[in-house]
Amino acid sequence: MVTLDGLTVSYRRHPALHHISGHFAPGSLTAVVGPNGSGKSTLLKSVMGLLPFSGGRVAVSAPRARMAYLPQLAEIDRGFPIDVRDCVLLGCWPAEGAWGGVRGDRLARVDAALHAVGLEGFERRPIGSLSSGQLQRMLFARLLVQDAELILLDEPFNAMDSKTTSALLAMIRQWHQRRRTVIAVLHDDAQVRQHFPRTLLLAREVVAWGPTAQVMTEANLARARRMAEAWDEDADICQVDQPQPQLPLWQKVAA
Ligand SMILES: Nc1ncnc2c1ncn2[C@@H]1O[C@H](COP(=O)(O)OP(=O)(O)OP(=O)(O)O)[C@@H](O)[C@H]1O
Repeated sequence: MVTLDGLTVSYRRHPALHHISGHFAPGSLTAVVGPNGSGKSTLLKSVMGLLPFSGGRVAVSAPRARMAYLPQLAEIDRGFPIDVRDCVLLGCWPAEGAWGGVRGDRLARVDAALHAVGLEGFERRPIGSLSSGQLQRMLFARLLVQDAELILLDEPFNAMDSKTTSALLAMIRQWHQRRRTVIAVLHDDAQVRQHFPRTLLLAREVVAWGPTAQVMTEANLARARRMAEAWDEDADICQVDQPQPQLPLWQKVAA
């Protein structure tokens, strides 16, 4: 579904991700973990094609319209004047286009999704009036409507209470059962061990990537911490080892 081949991404030529290679298989459910600043959000943004690479490439076998990305809540503009129903309706756009009109079947899908996340009665509420947990539920409803093949989630349970977390975890399980590919950035080791069969442990480079039990060992976690602590933000600017050919920012492989 997603193949990373020597992916290197830098901010002002300091690498946030360094020579990342590996594969997220179709239908896999993977947690991306690592210390603060280890490149997890940068990885998701790179897969979505939101950042230029300084080396390597990302190949995605899903069409752009079948990819969904949930950024961290802090990156969402809650002041945007839109109500809950219209915001969830936006989930229809990637696949069906903006000019398809608001048909009854689309509204029925939106209402079903709001029901699934426990937000009936919130349809006409401005998104700025929602609590963080309600906003996250609404964003999951939008993902439900979008019905993407590849779903990227950046800290989806951050600041959520246990009831909301359980509800959202159940939705992720359903996506996994339906063979969607899910990649989620997480900080809760216990949650990762319990719910995510595969894990990518990052410290700007790959520390370990594979079945969760083999990746989340004390030795690997300690190594990731050491690598993060040893990182020098003022180190010399990175030269990507091999000169890279000019590669497209976004490269798709036929589905
Ligand atoms: N827009 C930016 N400009 C400059 N540096 C950035 C930018 N975004 C991220 N970085 C740096 O890149 C590194 C990786 O950041 P990233 O947000 O990907 O890490 P993360 O693992 O998601 O962190 P966290 O767990 O704290 O959310 C950090 O050192 C960060 O300061």
